[in-house]
Amino acid sequence: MVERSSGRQIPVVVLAGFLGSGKTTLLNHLLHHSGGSRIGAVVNDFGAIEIDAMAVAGALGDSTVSLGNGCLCCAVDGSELDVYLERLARPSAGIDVIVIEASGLAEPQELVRMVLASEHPRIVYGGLVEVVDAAEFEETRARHPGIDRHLGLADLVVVNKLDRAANAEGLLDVVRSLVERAAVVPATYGRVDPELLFDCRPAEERVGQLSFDDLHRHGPDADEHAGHLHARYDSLSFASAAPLDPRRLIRFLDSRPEGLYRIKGYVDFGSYDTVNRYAVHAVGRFLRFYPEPWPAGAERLTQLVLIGTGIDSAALRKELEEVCGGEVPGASVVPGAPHADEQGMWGVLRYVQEPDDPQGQEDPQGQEDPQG
Ligand SMILES: Nc1nc2c(ncn2[C@@H]2O[C@H](COP(=O)(O)OP(=O)(O)OP(=O)(O)O)[C@@H](O)[C@H]2O)c(=O)[nH]1
Repeated sequence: MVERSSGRQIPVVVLAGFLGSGKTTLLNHLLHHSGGSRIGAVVNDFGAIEIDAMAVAGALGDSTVSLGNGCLCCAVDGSELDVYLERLARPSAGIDVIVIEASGLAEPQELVRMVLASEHPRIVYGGLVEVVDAAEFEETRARHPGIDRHLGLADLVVVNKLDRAANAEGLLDVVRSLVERAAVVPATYGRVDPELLFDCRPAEERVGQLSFDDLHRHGPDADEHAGHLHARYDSLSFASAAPLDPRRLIRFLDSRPEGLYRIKGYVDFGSYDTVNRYAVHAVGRFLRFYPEPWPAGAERLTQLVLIGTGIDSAALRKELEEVCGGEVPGASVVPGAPHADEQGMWGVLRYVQEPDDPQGQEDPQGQEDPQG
């Protein structure tokens, strides 16, 4: 494990992987199992509302920085990243390792190049980790053959969501055939040994492994922005102070268009549940809600990011506006009082994991409808 010392260099690990593969889940796992190492995180969200940053900020306090709205690989130039890395690398921050969570549409080689180009004396490139969604991998690959190239660059490939994979061994073999030098590690809910990411090999050795030449060799056409994955995707950010109506939201989600691959964020159901907000995740046809108590003092807002290809953003926004339940924002409601429409939440609750299931073992085969 990395030892803290103000004189030593800080490895910067790039954590990449397609939309919804489990990068934030893995980062949160690392934060909670870092064995005393202090992790700084740079989170790059694709949408204008920084859902990923919100999901890790609680665990990190001031050692997370967020680079929202657009892929770091193009929208933010290297010097901006440098400023953030410098902030996290200052000795007073006491950080041992920095993890950059790339957006699900980033080109990993661009991020690696930016880290390698950093002239900060305390920063050293610490490797590329690619997260693969075992349940969606074959389909994603078919749509985006460039994913194979990303795996070819990786130092570590985490094949995540094995609980949802129909043929885990077969899939691991396919992934192994695609990587060049990486270790391939199966995982559920991103639960990997942090030692695999920090300091498994001396930092200098890692830099030597992935040279600028390598990056160019693997690049599709390094300057071709149009060739980047994210050039084909649109994102829509939606925020509402008016609570959402659960039945209408489920209707909206059930009829979501094919190209709308990823939805994430937090939903306020107003007087239907005054205690909890509902984190929502859709990845392909997979859908889950995760109720969690509203953080103290948090503004009661619904904040969603929708990412897809060939989506009609204006039409989706209009549909979402119609999902708002007509409740007056902030109207006083009796906490814990039953809602007049007691069955209203049933549709949502079908997509909530059972509370007594240990996280990571309970996903009912990742079905679109978890209860049949
Ligand atoms: N069944 C199952 N679900 C998982 C696993 N890992 C993550 N998830 C779920 O997959 C969804 C997406 O996970 P995230 O960690 O947000 O994925 P991400 O790669 O950060 O997503 P983007 O930033 O949008 O690209 C969430 O609902 C997670 O709870 C797993 O191993 N098994």
